Amino acid sequence: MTTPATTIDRALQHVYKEVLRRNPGEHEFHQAVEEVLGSLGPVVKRHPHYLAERVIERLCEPERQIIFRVPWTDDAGQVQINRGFRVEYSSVLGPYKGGLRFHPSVLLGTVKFLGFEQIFKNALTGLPIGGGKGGSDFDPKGRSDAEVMRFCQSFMTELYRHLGEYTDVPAGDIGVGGREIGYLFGQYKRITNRYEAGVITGKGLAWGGSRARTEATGYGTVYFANEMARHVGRSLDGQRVVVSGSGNVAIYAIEKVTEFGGTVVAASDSSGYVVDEAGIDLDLLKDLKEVRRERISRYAEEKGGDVRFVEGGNIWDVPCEVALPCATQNELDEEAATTLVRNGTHIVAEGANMPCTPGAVRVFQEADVLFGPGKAVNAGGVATSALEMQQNASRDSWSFEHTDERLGEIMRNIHESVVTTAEDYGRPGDYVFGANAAGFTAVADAMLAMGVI
Ligand SMILES: NC(=O)C1=CN([C@@H]2O[C@H](COP(=O)(O)OP(=O)(O)OC[C@H]3O[C@@H](n4cnc5c(N)ncnc54)[C@H](O)[C@@H]3O)[C@@H](O)[C@H]2O)C=CC1
Ligand SMILES: O=C(O)CCC(=O)C(=O)O
Repeated sequence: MTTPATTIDRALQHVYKEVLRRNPGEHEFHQAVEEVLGSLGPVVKRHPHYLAERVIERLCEPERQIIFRVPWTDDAGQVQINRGFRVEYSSVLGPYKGGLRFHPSVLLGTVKFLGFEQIFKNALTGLPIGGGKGGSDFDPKGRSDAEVMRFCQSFMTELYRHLGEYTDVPAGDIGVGGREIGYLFGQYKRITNRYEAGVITGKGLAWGGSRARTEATGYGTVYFANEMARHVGRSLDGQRVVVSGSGNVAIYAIEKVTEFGGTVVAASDSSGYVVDEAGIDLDLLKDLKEVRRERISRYAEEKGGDVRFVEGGNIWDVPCEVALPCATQNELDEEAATTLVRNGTHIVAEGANMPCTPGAVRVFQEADVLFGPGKAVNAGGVATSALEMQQNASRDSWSFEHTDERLGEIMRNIHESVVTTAEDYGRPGDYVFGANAAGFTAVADAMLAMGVI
């Protein structure tokens, strides 16, 4: 007997209302949950036991949420207090896995939205990793290395007791790169007296890191976008591309687009964007952002000529055929999406987590723009973290070529799984539905197999 659609819709609406009631004010978390629930109607119709066993409600509640005080001393000798978070969301497919974000905007709801997304993303990789996320409202911008180190040491002094290579394995995200991972791992090692390399990923190559992890999210984003193009008989070669952000994901997305023959004409940071019609000069951008930690306006100052910096403004005003939002959540709204559609954009692939608002996604889908959601598109980063864990477990170190090849294969497999799931449900080309349905089904089946947990 099948469950009528209206009963299912009502049940899903009830789940969502409960999420709103139990998590007041956590708007980003609400948004992420609503987006996934919006795809689950047909899945539940086909598998009514997911409703009966209350799998969806269970998934809307993290397994564990940790909030802690992070006191540290700044260079002036003043005591500073930040708040630390780790949301251990789901461990049915493997140890909790997901990055740490250090940014002043981080609240519990931010970490919950990221952790929720991470469950399904990690499931899509097909690798044995559960979902989690963490972070702090600490702002590394303008802080000395010594201050960042003291903060990281204090953060890890509390968090270490929850971590372990079989328990919970953090990595980087906004504001957390190689420098922070080094300080965090150093403190973990010091407290535990164990060289447990697999407890954190994104490590330096000399101390247990994986080749291609730095590049993986950006490269993976472009591998996925390339598959989207190929699927409709197109290619990235010769395309005019805009990439927002200029951090880890953006930089390596720009690098790979260029290798595929596209031209990235604009990049941004939170102060504004630059337009360089000749194509973003990656050596300069890497030096500015990875070494000198400068604002993006310096790019225009140092390049000169026709390169322009637009303070504030909206990078999505720059016409492009392919748009890769790689900065932060809700950076591309309905109005920006309408501008992109008007300017002839035909592929949008989310390198960041949830960068497009629901209104923007609707605009793209109604205009038949190919739209790839972050949980599929940017999964290459966490997938390569899982490859780093494999190398740590086997005391091995793979070549760049081998790791990059595995990354490419994983991204092609995710694309295939998303596309075939969407087709199987009669929704060809709907990447949002395909990613949610495929990711959810993998997690839900594992939960059911393990009983009421
Ligand atoms: N690093 C990773 O492996 C992964 C990162 N992501 C997501 O990718 C996005 C970017 O992360 P990362 O590159 O790692 O961080 P990052 O800290 O290296 O770079 C973030 C970039 O976004 C810019 N940015 C932040 N807020 C902005 C705003 N309001 N407007 C314009 N630009 C803004 C920053 O200036 C910076 O250039 C985030 O959504 C993150 O969750 C997703 C998967 C994996
Ligand atoms: O590499 C990881 O474990 C986490 C990456 C991440 O935070 C993400 O996929 O959003």
